[in-house]
Amino acid sequence: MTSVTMVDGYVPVIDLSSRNRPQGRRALAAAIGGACETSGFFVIVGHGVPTDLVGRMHTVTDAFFRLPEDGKRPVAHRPGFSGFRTSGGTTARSLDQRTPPDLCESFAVHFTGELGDRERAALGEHDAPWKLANLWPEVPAGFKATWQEYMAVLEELSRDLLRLSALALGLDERFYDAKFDRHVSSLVANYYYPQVERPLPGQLRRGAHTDFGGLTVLHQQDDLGGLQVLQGQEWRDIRAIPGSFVVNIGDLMAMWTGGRWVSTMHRVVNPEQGDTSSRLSLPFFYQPDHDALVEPPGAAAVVAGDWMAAKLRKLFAVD
Ligand SMILES: O=C(O)CCC(=O)C(=O)O
Ligand SMILES: [Fe+2]
Repeated sequence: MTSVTMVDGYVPVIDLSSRNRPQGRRALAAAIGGACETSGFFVIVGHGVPTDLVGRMHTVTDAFFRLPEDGKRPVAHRPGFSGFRTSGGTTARSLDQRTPPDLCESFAVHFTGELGDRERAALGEHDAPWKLANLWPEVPAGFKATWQEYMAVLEELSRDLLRLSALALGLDERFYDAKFDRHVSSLVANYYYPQVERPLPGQLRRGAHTDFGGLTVLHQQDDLGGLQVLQGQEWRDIRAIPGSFVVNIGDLMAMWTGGRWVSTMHRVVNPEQGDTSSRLSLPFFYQPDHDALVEPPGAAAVVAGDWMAAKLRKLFAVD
């Protein structure tokens, strides 16, 4: 058997470089299945995403967040549009908890955000983020082209990760293809700005939450820790291995497997007091078609868009 798991454990490191060989795919599916039954988290290397593209993504995105406030205002989130937010609210809100806002700015675009107004309006009856139009900053130059190049590469990688997931679950390898052929995925940048003031009690860079959708493929800035995943009662660091991505499944995917796979709580903790470094992370949220029917074994079917919209309403609820 081809060896694909480089580091075993709660969050294993899996080398995807054999993903184009049949024997390699079977071994990879087994490794992914094992991780998703245990923590729902794994780290990937050997994924084929060009290092240079990831570097350019970080450069343009970091430059955007470092603009003065009025430089970011033209793309500020407003009715009908996604874009820049000074705080994504409190992630913990999605769990019905009330804590101070996350110490984070964000910028988001959706795959569907490039469609025409009428096509977007037809994406279900919900007031949901995939119905918003994208806004793109003009500064720094090359921002939109770089993001679009990255989105296309991450889309291909995520599709393949779901094919390996289907194999792991004993399904036809293409089972999820038809459920994601008009996917409503988003690419988000989280900018955890320098902490010059002491956070309030209970205030984190990103509060504890589970991701709600299909699959998350996250790039975190090298060498800067902060991301933690819950194991039992203990928070475990997920260190940023250079050149790696962190992959985890969301609640919808866990439900889809009838609970065989798990969606696990994670958070981003504050740096030590006096450490004023910023941190950038780029989660790609791979989400099914808004009208995909999710039929968990032994449970009632749900429409993916209904389910995701309900969760998002909580996340962005205003007091
Ligand atoms: O910044 C990170 O490392 C994690 C962010 C996260 O969990 C999210 O955006 O859902
Ligand atoms: Fe998350």
